[in-house]
Amino acid sequence: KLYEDVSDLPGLHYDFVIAGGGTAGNVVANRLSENQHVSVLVLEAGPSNIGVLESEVPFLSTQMFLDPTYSWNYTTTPIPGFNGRSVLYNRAFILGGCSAHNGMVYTRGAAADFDRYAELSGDARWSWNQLFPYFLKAEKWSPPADQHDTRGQFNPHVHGTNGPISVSLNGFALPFFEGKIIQTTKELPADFPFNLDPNSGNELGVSWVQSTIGGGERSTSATGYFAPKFIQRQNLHVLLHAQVSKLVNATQKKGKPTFGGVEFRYGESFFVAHAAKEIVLSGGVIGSPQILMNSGIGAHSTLSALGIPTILDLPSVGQNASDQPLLILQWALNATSTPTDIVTFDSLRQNATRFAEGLTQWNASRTGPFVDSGDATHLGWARLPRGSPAFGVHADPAAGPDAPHLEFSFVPGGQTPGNSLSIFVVVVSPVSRGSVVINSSDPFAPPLINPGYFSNEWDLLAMRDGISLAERFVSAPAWRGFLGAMTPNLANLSSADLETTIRNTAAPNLHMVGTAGMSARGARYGVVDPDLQVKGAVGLSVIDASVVPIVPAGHTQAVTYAFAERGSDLLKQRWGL
Ligand SMILES: Cc1cc2nc3c(=O)[nH]c(=O)nc-3n(C[C@H](O)[C@H](O)[C@H](O)COP(=O)(O)OP(=O)(O)OC[C@H]3O[C@@H](n4cnc5c(N)ncnc54)[C@H](O)[C@@H]3O)c2cc1C
Repeated sequence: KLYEDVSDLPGLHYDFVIAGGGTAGNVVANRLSENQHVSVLVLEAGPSNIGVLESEVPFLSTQMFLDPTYSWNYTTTPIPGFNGRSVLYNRAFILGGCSAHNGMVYTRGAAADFDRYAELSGDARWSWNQLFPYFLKAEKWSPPADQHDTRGQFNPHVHGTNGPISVSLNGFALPFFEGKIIQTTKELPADFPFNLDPNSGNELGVSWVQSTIGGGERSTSATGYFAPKFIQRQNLHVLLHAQVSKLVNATQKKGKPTFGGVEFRYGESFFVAHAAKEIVLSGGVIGSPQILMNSGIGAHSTLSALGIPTILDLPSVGQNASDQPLLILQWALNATSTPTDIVTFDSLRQNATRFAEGLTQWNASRTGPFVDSGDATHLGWARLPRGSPAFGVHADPAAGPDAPHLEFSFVPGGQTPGNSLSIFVVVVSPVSRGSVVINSSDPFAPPLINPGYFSNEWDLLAMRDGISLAERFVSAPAWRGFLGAMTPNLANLSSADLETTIRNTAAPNLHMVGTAGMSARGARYGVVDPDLQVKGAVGLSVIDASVVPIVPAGHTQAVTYAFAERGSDLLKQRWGL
């Protein structure tokens, strides 16, 4: 049941208390409460997702993630690799977490990413083959909103059909634009081969985009894992507007710290929720390390400087933040929309009447252009050229020889008047690392977020290669005669000026992981063991994107769902449920 008011909550004693009702937290709450003898409380700081139109309508996703009402409104520290710029670092403040405001792109990463997690953690159960069933468990492959023939656009054998999260291909056709992308794969097959399905473990090539959308609506951990048939469970309670400050009532069990309660603020008052079995932190890459540090779990030097007594000296808490830098390249498109072939989504975004018509159509029938995010129609994944200067400054950071270094999102639309093609170039296998560290004893003060972009030269050199590859893509005959001015205009820039442009215009890809990273049992670094329990503590787990040790060569929500599904099974096994 969903509770808006703490005074309606029947009590504060549960078997499991989950801090954060986001992408991962709701999975864990659902799976644990499958057993009716187990009681579960979720504490979510944000409001309900129900009736939030910006979240439901895929095309409004940009509005949604820029809406300060549903955001923690974090800003990074000045990032040296971004020429000292501080930038917005979005994290969702709503039930469903980032799954309720993200770009909905559904990618799993390369098989080698997971085999590397297995190696790092010393636990083969995190390998691609063994995690694969959990991707399927979370997923419900669904027809696109326009019911078009999807043969040749994905591989049904690598998708799940019974999970709570809908995944589908785009449901509004852009024949001109999509045709040119596919034509490019035929004209430049060496660099950009067509790949039937990038979620098979082999991402390389260009594929049709898959998104967490079903029936024309965004699918989230809240709409899926807390669908009416689940949220009505008597043993599942979700309290909204409840911000966790820290873990309290620390005692020792078998010589290790354990916590009797989770302190949270509701309005101006503080409460403590008690977990008889286990506390699970699912506050995400910023929230989870923050709660750990507030509770005295972190680097002793950081904690003591803030006057927080150290309960567990774990220097890796908040470190090892791994995220991808993004650069947007844009070209004007010399093509005009017809009533049956809209060239790009610009014609909707730049025309209030057509925009309103699109929303009306979505409201009436869940069809039309608003059923898609309005971002990529296709994604491309590539490796750097073998002779890239990047390999001169650092060993190949990709997880394996078939794992990509770069992602290209081919987006029908841009930021300037008229139709545009945008290519989002992303370095998906960065070497750079950053951190999320508290700098106040006030548990609600925003932490210092430093994603560390371009702190290693490799990432910058990779971005240069990415730009060259994007320029190669649009050099295909398919685009001849259709392309106008490029923004930013990189033509004839000196090497130094190109570097300045990259540093001045790159942005966060918002795929941070690793701030409560998993490592092998007994390792001298890391925050959680391969069973996702906090090292050196008893009765405390972290289950969310922060435990993923290195950012996968992909987007992170599918990985978060799979880790949360597997994490739920680990909890069930531990407690014999
Ligand atoms: C704008 C944006 C776009 C993105 N686009 C994509 C995309 O297209 N595809 C993709 O795969 N990935 C995308 N991502 C990344 C992906 O969504 C995240 O990696 C993933 O959803 C993280 O899940 P999580 O469970 O770790 O954290 P979250 O989903 O952030 O959940 C954390 C939850 O905990 C709550 N919380 C935090 N602190 C506290 C506290 N102290 N007390 C109580 N509650 C708390 C938060 O409000 C939130 O609900 C995007 C991310 C963003 C921000």
